[in-house]
Amino acid sequence: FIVKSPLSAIPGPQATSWWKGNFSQVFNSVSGWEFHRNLVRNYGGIARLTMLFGPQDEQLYVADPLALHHIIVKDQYVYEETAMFLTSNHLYFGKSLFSTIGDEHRRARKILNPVFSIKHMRDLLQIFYPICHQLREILINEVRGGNEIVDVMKWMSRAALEYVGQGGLGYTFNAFDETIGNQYSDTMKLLGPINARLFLHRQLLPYAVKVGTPVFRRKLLEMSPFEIVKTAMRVSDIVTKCASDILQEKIQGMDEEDLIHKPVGHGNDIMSVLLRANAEANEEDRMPESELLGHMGSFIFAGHDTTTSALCRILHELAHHPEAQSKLREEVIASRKKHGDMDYDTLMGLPYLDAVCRETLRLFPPVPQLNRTTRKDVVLPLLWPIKSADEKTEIKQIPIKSNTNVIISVIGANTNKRVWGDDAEEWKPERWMQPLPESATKVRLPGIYSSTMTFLGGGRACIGFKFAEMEMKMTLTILLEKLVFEPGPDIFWAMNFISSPVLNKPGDMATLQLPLKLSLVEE
Ligand code: HEM
Repeated sequence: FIVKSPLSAIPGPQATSWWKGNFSQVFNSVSGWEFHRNLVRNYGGIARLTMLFGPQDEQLYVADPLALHHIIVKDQYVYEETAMFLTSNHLYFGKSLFSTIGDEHRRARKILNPVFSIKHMRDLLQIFYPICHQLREILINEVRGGNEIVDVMKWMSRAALEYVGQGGLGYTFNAFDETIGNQYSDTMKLLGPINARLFLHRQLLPYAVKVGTPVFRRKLLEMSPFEIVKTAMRVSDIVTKCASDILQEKIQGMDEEDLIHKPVGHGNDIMSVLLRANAEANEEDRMPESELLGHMGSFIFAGHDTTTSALCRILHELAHHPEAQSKLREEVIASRKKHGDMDYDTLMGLPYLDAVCRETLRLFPPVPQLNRTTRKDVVLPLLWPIKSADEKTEIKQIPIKSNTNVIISVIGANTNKRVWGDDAEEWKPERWMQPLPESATKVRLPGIYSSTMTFLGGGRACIGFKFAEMEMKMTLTILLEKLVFEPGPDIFWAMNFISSPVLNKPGDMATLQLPLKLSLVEE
């Protein structure tokens, strides 16, 4: 059932397994970083990989800027999300941005894009500030209570959940209160690890969902001998039920006579704005309740671990670069002395804060790679031509068959020396305080954020990137004003679908932690 693709002319690394090809190297959470870096170092912008079932499943690994432009912008409806991605997200959340393609996806973005506009981000500021002040109080109390080493990830994760809960849904998970459990957030946390454990099984999902009726499939799953499959099913049930309860509460909170004008709660969270926009939308664009539920689940899923990972990375880098941390603190303190809690434009206008965020998100993108499948035959042009595997011909464009998988190398594009210069693999916020090298301005990667691929680009670019940027910048200003971060015990960054810090041994997902040494800023 996998179409053979004629990519053999494209050079690529040797497969390490006859049936898994390069699969275990590409998705290895420990050695993956080096494998990906070497792909770009050794093959430039494009390489051929063999994946499941060996040479039959050839895939393209892409970091070439023109090729990326074609994949995510020009021919984005040819290079769509993989069937596995769409099907598993549909099973978890129902209809959402993560489970639709083509016109259906475009129609949803038409309503959702304005909901994430800068105007609404400004309104979110008032919801966000109390959250990061509460976070700071907790961390200060940890230090005052004698805890020198604090698991920063635990608290960043809780804060990220509150930002996306309160800012996204107008709902609190009470994430800072360790005595209160929350079934929704506890269950959502299981999704990432379950997906990782079911990675191989999920390849078969698109075929499995075509077997029999939904009732029959459900019975089959219930009878599965694998506990992880039953857990996935339970997770899906709970996510749907919890999202439905929250939505019902919101809708009941609205004056049912006047859906358009009456705000829900503050009325500023993304879901309230969406409910109003949906009520105002043309009938053919309007989303049914089931779809609103799908979007709710996917916002939480997409906005929680990603920003947790980004915030942890920034604090980790700052802990290891004390001079950069002091410079940033000086900028923050000067601005907070003048403005107190900054408004949106002041916050976005802090130059060194902006440089630190850009540089960390460039060098350490929380989502290091993404997958796509071609929906018809297509030709992929290259900015940087390559030599064929037999070195006889120069290849400027690659004919690709329908149903070929393509890996978008976010990490490869973001750290390519040909774009960013010889110091591309170093963390240097200063690069953003001066003009970028000519190579970077000339080439311009097609990403929406700082010409990097971190939040992707085109019609499926991250819809929440302004939300995430504001959340990160605000958290950093509030924390750095009062707290100093220094390195703690060694950790390892696991290259999962979303990269995460691991304490004990690489690959041990049970100890996701970022222990840092915290102290108070001397007045
Ligand atoms: C640092 C934080 C974040 C990073 C690095 C990030 C990155 C990304 C990337 C790479 C994609 C493309 C996925 C794909 O094409 O398969 C994406 C999509 C998406 N993101 Fe984010 N994201 C972040 C934060 C957020 C937040 C805070 C939200 C919501 C509040 C969010 C909501 C979404 C949604 C709904 C999509 C699907 C868009 C679509 O398919 O049209 N993200 N994000």
